[in-house]
Amino acid sequence: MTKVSMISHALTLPTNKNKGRRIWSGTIVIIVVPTVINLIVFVGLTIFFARRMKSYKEITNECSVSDEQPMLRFSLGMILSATSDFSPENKLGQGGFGAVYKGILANGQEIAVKRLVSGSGQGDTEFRNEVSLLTRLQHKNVVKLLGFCNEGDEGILVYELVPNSSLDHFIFDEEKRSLLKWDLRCRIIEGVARGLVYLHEDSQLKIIHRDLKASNILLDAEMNPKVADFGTARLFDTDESRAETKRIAGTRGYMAPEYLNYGQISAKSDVYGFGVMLLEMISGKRNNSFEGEGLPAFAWKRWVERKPEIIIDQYLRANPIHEITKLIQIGLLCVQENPANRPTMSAVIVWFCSETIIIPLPKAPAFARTQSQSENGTMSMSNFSTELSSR
Ligand SMILES: Nc1ncnc2c1ncn2[C@@H]1O[C@H](COP(=O)(O)OP(=O)(O)OP(=O)(O)O)[C@@H](O)[C@H]1O
Repeated sequence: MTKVSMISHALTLPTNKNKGRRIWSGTIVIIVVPTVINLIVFVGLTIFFARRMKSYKEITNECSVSDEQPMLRFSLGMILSATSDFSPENKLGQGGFGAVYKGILANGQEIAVKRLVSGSGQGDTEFRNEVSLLTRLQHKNVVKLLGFCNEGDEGILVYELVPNSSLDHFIFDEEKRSLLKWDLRCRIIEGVARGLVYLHEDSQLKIIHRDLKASNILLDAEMNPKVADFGTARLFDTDESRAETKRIAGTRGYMAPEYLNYGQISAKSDVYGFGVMLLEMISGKRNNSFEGEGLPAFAWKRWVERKPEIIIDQYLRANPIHEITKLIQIGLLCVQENPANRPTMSAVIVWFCSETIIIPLPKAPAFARTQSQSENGTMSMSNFSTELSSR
């Protein structure tokens, strides 16, 4: 054996000492190294996710998901910073339950913040009711609720910002109304109807709005309507179509007679409010500008006299009269006195969209008929009187 081969042999031949070292190094390789690597990976991932969570919180401006419900709770600090401390310049409007402010979150998202006044009558339960209802709703014609804040004495609802304000700012404004061409008015009316079909029939919850009116219809950048303000919305069971309510909430003039007089609420009371709004869209006039009788009664009289053109807004007169008359007819069907005679909102959509379907003739609306009159309005117009004069 050469010297070289002897050395190499000595290197390859395991001695007892070498054997022990190899077992140890094997153990280190098999057990310790992976454990250390796992530890490093674990610590690395923990740091990574902790950082991600922190930056997520920063992005969402410290919004946190409530334990009870899947909704976002906004801190008062971020509401103040979004609205520049509820600065008057950011005020969008004032409703019965409080002022609404425009705001911008740190991530650039525009919001509308409804700051509820204490003593508005909207207690804790109602507040949570509105929030929990709305956060579940998702429809292009329904305003999206993003979250809420109930820190300290504050009760705040945070909505998506709908940039073109509400329908009343257009339809009751002499100049802006001229911008609402016939096609656009039809699109708005149809969108509102679709939003209501969703609320009444298609959402997981069945919701009656209870305060439908032009100021509760918001318009987005493309003038698509979104039904807003569910402060008075309540859940109702499928078989509870005529639930008695403990508290009347709504706006006089848009409230169905059975709701106003007996507190009876149903989807048909929203249909009534929709009918009033539809007639306002055609006449360009507020319901309460018809002294003593209200728009439904006024429109009904003109309908029975076969002079529907008197109802029509001057800016619409160049449009096909049969199309406008059809919508007046639908409006009058919606404001009929007997809720059972009023259509559902899905029937309204069918009538809107069909050119051939035969639409029934309306019967007298609420507040337009004296006892001596027949429901179908066949008697002399001179007998019309007003039962509700304060609208
Ligand atoms: N999400 C929103 N985006 C943009 N503007 C809004 C939004 N919500 C409300 N507004 C504006 O704030 C105004 C006040 O709204 P609010 O719903 O509080 O009251 P209202 O409907 O006018 O009256 P009421 O409380 O009697 O129903 C609206 O007319 C509208 O112009």
